[in-house]
Amino acid sequence: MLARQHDPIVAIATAPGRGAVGIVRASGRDLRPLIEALCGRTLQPRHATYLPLRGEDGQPIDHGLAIHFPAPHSYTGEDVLELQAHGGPVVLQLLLARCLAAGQGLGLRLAEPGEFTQRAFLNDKLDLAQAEAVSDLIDASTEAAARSASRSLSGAFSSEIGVLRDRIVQLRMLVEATLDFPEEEIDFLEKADALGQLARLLQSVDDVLDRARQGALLREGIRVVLAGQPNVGKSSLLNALAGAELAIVTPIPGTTRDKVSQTIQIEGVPLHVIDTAGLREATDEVERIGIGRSWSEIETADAVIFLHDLTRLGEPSYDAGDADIAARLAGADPRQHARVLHVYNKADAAAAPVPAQALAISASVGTGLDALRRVLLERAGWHASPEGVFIARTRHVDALRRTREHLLLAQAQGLSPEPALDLLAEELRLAHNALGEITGAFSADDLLGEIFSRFCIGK
Ligand SMILES: Nc1nc2c(c(=O)[nH]1)N(C=O)[C@@H](CNc1ccc(C(=O)N[C@@H](CCC(=O)O)C(=O)O)cc1)CN2
Ligand SMILES: Nc1nc2c(ncn2[C@@H]2O[C@H](COP(=O)(O)OP(=O)(O)OP(=O)(O)O)[C@@H](O)[C@H]2O)c(=O)[nH]1
Ligand SMILES: [K+]
Repeated sequence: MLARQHDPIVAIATAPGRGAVGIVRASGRDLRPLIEALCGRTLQPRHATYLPLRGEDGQPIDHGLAIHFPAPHSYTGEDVLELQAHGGPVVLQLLLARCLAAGQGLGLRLAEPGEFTQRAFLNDKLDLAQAEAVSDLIDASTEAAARSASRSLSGAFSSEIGVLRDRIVQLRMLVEATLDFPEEEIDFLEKADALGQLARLLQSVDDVLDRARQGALLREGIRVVLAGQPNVGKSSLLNALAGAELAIVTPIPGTTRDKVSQTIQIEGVPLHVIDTAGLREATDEVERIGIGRSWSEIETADAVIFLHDLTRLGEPSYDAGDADIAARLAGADPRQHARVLHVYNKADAAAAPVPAQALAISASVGTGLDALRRVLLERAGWHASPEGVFIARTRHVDALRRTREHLLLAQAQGLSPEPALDLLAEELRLAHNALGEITGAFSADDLLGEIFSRFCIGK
């Protein structure tokens, strides 16, 4: 994609389907010939001009607005032309075809997904973290996610990264200057309190890393699987959490055969909740396949709610069923223990006392659900208030983690009895590079290609 980054491009910028208004947008180094061909005139910069919008045959297909954003004062940093028409799919397709025909001599082509935003990045209108936030804003599934994406888009995350980078650069200069004047080595570093600076820098990296983790949680959410024996109330719990009758609830054990999933939000954090077939030794072929799927969902989940039926605790066959599941959960993955949350359902109808410290709920009456939501958020690792969070991706968390590791190695070198300053300098350089990946200061073309190709068309 990078090879063709100078062609003029065009796309329908608005969502497919009917809309009150629809926009065809073009970007290129010099769109004046295209504007002349399409509009038969020049356009006053950044001014909405009402005019006939014509089809390929030159006949008007609509009357709408045309806006020219001359380079570099546009979204992409290039010349941008917008044609704003009535938002019918046919009108927009005809306008698009007309643009492509009129721009043929200029090499105008259809834009690839994310290409407008990629140009904004290449022309320094946005850094990489901001460009990603554009896509995260469009894809946000909760208000909190949208707000934090907007904060990242306006540069809040990037400027925090910028502050960290400046501090690393300062340290690098100090250490590298010392390398050039070996006789003054340790003395020089001591006077500048290099190790003190490094320790404080590490604290700041930890803080940003923690907030980036929260941001990634807001963006990606977590997968929560409801698991347990048949008839314990898994589907009822999904419905209660979602506030809708999504999964079929019957007194017949083995009702749910295939998974049913729904994204709900708790304090703005998206939770992808998955109801699965009840776990038991099934003889029915369809049910067995469903149970196989339940286990594969359980193995890949971030959290598992292991649901128990309080009205049946103590029944030997029921207890044996729970013990089988518990054994398989523990065997599947030693970390299971941390992921599995035991929840006791049907508290409304239970005669026996609830086990100590257990989460007791009634999915059908709706009691205990607030406590369950709180525990789920805590298990997800959410401890922020959404106001301070900027949207982040696993990619950012990973780069921050590597930055931290290199800084720790630099610190260990600095604290050793005979510090090798060249190794310390090298770790600082690697930390600097890892951090630079976030805003795109050091990013490979294939990474850029991958990030932008996941955008929607026209963005
Ligand atoms: N009609 C329309 N609405 C839109 C967009 C668009 O491209 N077209 N956007 C696209 O995604 C977003 C807005 N983003 C934009 C960002 C910068 C500039 C721009 O003209 N920047 C100039 C001037 C800045 C200024 O005057 O302060 C610049 O950066 O130099 C325009 C839109 C959302 N709404
Ligand atoms: N008293 C009471 N009954 C409940 C509660 N939750 C679910 N039930 C009943 O338990 C039965 C089974 O509920 P489901 O939600 O279908 O159970 P499930 O675990 O999805 O069942 P399978 O599809 O067999 O795996 C239904 O008759 C529900 O009405 C509860 O909190 N209290
Ligand atoms: K069910």
